[in-house]
Amino acid sequence: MAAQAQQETALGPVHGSVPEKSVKDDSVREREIGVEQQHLDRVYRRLEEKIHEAEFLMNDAAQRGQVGTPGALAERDAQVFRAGIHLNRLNNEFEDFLFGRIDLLPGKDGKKGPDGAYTAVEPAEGAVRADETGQYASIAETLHIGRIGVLDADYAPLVIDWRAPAAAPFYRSTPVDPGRVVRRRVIRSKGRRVLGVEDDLMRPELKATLDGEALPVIGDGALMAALGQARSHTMRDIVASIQAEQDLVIRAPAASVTYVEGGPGTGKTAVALHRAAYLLYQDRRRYAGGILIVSPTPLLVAYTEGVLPSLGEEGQVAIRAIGSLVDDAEATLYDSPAVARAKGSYRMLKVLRKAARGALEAQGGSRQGSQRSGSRRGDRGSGRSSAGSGSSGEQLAFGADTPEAPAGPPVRLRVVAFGRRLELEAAELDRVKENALSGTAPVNLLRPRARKLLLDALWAHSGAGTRHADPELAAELRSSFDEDVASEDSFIAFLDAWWPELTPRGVLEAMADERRLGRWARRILNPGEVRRVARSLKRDGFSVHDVAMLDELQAILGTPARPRKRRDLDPLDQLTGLEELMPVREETQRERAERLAQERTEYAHVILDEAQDITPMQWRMVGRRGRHATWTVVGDPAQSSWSDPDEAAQARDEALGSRPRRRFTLTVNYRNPAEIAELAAKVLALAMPGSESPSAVRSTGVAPRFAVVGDSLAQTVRAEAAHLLERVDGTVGVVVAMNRREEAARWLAGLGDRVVALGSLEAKGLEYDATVVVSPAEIADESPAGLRVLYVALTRATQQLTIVSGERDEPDGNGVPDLLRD
Ligand SMILES: Nc1ncnc2c1ncn2[C@@H]1O[C@H](COP(=O)(O)OP(=O)(O)OP(=O)(O)O)[C@@H](O)[C@H]1O
Repeated sequence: MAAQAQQETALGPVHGSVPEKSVKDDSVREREIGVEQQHLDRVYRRLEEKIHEAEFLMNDAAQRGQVGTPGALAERDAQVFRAGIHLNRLNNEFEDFLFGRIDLLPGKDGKKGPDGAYTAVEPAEGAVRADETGQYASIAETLHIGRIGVLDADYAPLVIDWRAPAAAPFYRSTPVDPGRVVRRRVIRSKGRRVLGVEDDLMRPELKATLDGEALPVIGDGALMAALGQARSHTMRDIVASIQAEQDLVIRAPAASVTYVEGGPGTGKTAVALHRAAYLLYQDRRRYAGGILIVSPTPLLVAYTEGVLPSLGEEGQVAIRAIGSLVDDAEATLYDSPAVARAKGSYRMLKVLRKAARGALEAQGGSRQGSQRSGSRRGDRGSGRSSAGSGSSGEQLAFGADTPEAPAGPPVRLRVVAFGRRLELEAAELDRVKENALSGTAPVNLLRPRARKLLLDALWAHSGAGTRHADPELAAELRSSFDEDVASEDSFIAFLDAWWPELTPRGVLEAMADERRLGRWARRILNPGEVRRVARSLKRDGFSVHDVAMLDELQAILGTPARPRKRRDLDPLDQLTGLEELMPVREETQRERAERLAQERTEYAHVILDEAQDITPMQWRMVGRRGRHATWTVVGDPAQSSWSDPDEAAQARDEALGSRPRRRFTLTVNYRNPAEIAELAAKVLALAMPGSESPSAVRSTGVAPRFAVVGDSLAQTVRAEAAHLLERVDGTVGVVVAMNRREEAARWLAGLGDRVVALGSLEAKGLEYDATVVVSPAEIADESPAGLRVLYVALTRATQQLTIVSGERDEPDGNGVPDLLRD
């Protein structure tokens, strides 16, 4: 395992061994730090010059703005935009933005790329000379790598952007396949000060010289230093230590679907985030259409959302939890496994299609959304309530003639036309409705058809159709009949009540009625499922599965076109017409980017993290946002909490269509030490016999600890968490079965904010310095996918793991629970 990892982890040897030839002399280290300090000073001087340039541009642009001609205004906008971006980035990048260096042999060809660096990846013939004492070479080019590229005044590269092609060898080169790289250096800096350097030698056999002097090698490798650091509540970028197999994914061409699999801790999430930054760098124009990153939980969104800004990317990328993809419908509730299974599966699609049509009957008499307001704020696209004219309260007068009648659609339509009272009774109204619903358009878009059919029926009742033999006169009479009736208040109010514009929320509320749901789900869900789903829909709030149902309903119902609201205008601008030229004058570039991201419903690229958990209904929801997109799909089947992987695979294939897929597998676990990975592998063998665990890149020598519940579960867990807090500098996560989340938070009260309690499903994607996993048996028994969920729980720690077992876990004399024994 170690040997394999040694080859694959390009940035350093595994298990903390010291690279051959590493220099131990502190004076050489200080000298090398000084060399990098000089370079950083040069870079800062250049950056300051550029900031002055940007400020000058801004001032100049502001002055041009005063001229006021349309051309000057447009030019000003463009200049402010460019200078604003420039300044913003420069200010942001000042922290720790120079992090790498490579020393290269001369290349095969002498061409320079746009960043001023030579493009050759392979060494030139004769770059390495040999005699009887060994191999020799001189360094021909040194490149510094950072978060952004900086050229000096003569367009020579001072820093290469980490995403530029010239930077790729920094990540790709390995001792097995070094290319032109002789030495790779990771530079640690803070602000303007270089703090340290760590070198890896890619050609240890070579005696290389730089400017006539031997090339020194400093330190123990950068990867180990990065992995050993304490964890906080936010993820760090890995830009200084991306590994070769990860770099292949990050820089994969975005032509179609990039499919990435890998076990826990292999860097899938980190890679996905760096890929977003890479794609934007590589083709900003194409990705102006936005990149959507879908994460499984809000906790993971909060954990990861600092990474992109640290890479200099904001605005174009939206990171959303799967339960927050529908505006104003944030998921806050969890469904039981049985309810989740029913709501997430394809079967629910059939139920929703029936409900959307059936809900017309159910909702005719009640204002939609009125029963479960509270946390359910206005639904996008709901537009009007059931009776936009404000007469919905009267609608019963069209039918049962009594305001106390039970809610339902009006059962009678009365209008006066050509001086006659015309009436349609319930049976006829039902026929008209059925006829209208036989159209294939979304229900809300069938309303004009229903209106037309109602007018046809009333026209037939009026008998006026026989009044004129002349077709032209007959047509004229009919059109004046339609106009008269359709403008009558009673007709308008009737139509609003009888064929209200349905909202996704309204339909979901209608489904909370068990009898109705039973009708719509006949032969699709079993009675137990109907009861449980209906009950779950009565709660105040949404689950992640409800959100996917809302999104599906929005597609099934359709949104009728309505006039676009004009943004609030400055009255003066309206007078001068300047509004046309400066529509977003008061918005900063960032606000503008955020607003555009908010308004976006489709994206140019979709990155789906933890894809193994996406249900068929969720695949449909995400798929709608990336119909024309390229995709990066990241997941690990062994960590799937969804019980029917085949159905999910079908949904995935439908969402991704026939786009070609490029597959990558990540094989090295950077999170867990070998001691924890070995224990987790036992559960993997039970959950998915035959599948392979990723190899752990390091070992700590600390074995997992097994504790058995003493007087009370609460006391034992609290004591174990406190014990771990003393042993690690960073965070401690206590993972319990979902139904224990609230009590677990109480057990830990007062222990401080380094420790958190999590339900098993919430732990997905997160990591802590140490974890306490409470009752493996409880977690495994929670759902049909429980063993895989337990596997997730066991793989969250970067340093130490404690397992607490109760009776149900059947611990042996050493406290090892049944599920974790050999
Ligand atoms: N090249 C690297 N250099 C430094 N740290 C790395 C590297 N690759 C991954 N890591 C670290 O390893 C940890 C695991 O990464 P990440 O969360 O992206 O893995 P994952 O594959 O998404 O895991 P899971 O499937 O369990 O959610 C993180 O702390 C990440 O920063």
